[in-house]
Amino acid sequence: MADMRLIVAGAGGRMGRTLTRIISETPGAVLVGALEAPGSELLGKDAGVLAGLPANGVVLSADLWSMSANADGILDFTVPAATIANVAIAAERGIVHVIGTTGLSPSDDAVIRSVTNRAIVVKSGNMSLGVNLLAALVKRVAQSLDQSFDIEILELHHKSKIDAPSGTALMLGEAAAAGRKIVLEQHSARGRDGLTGARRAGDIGFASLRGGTAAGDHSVIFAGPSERLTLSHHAEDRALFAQGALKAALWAHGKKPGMYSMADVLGLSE
Ligand SMILES: NC(=O)C1=CN([C@@H]2O[C@H](COP(=O)(O)OP(=O)(O)OC[C@H]3O[C@@H](n4cnc5c(N)ncnc54)[C@H](OP(=O)(O)O)[C@@H]3O)[C@@H](O)[C@H]2O)C=CC1
Ligand SMILES: O=C(O)C1=N[C@H](C(=O)O)C[C@H](O)C1
Repeated sequence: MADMRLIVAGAGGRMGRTLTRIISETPGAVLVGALEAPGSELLGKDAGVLAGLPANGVVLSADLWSMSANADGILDFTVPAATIANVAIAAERGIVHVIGTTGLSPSDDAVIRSVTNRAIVVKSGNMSLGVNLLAALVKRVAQSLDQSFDIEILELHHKSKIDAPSGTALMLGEAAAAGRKIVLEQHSARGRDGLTGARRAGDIGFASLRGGTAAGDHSVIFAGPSERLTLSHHAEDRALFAQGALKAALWAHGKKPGMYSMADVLGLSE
């Protein structure tokens, strides 16, 4: 089978550069396009060189329509507005769209869902095996413990991260809510500050820390009357996410249009 031809969106970013390197190390995948924001000073630069590799001849461009004419998939770790613009083009081309971008709003999610009759989308707030297993465990524990256990989710990320809570924290919150059979939006406590009053029973709380170069730490704390259970994941290197994204793209190649999750890719779906 021919190599899967991939575009990296946000090729000048932290994840974009990592993806370029991981693609170069992965049999069965080849980089054919590198997308950057219109007006970026990186346009015209070589994606390999930006990733710390020898030049690979793929230069950064802002024209996804042209570069996707001969591509099978796009790995998208950018910003919500860019991802939403990319969704329409990926759907028009009928190619795989792996979406790692976080901070998407409910209306962004609705746009993505609206094209999944034509697009093959794999979307997850976290592409690692460990976090996806953690989500399954969180759901199971939330099912087993009653409301006398308060659920709090704590995340720590590098100082350049622009969205909070992290996509992973929200994904873990959804898993806890599913375990409790509640709707997260109706039972979510975010951004406590000042005279907040006592904790509302049944809420799922979120707290975000930012600093240094942390690739991503997440803990789900089940705080009960006289004991606490904490389930945690620590990412040591963002290559972990890039490897997961590439695995998702290779898995999705040739699948029917639809919306898939990392749990589907990893065989963890119920
Ligand atoms: N799901 C997962 O497993 C993971 C998800 N993420 C998520 O991925 C996203 C990116 O993270 P990270 O790489 O750290 O962030 P960066 O800011 O380092 O990279 C984002 C890149 O996207 C570029 N960009 C902005 N607008 C466009 C556009 N219109 N077209 C193409 N490129 C554009 C930015 O360019 P410029 O700087 O010029 O604006 C930048 O180079 C975040 O949402 C993060 O939360 C990160 C790791 C793992
Ligand atoms: O921005 C990051 O770096 C990360 N973002 C994702 C998130 O928002 O959860 C995944 C990972 O934690 C790293």
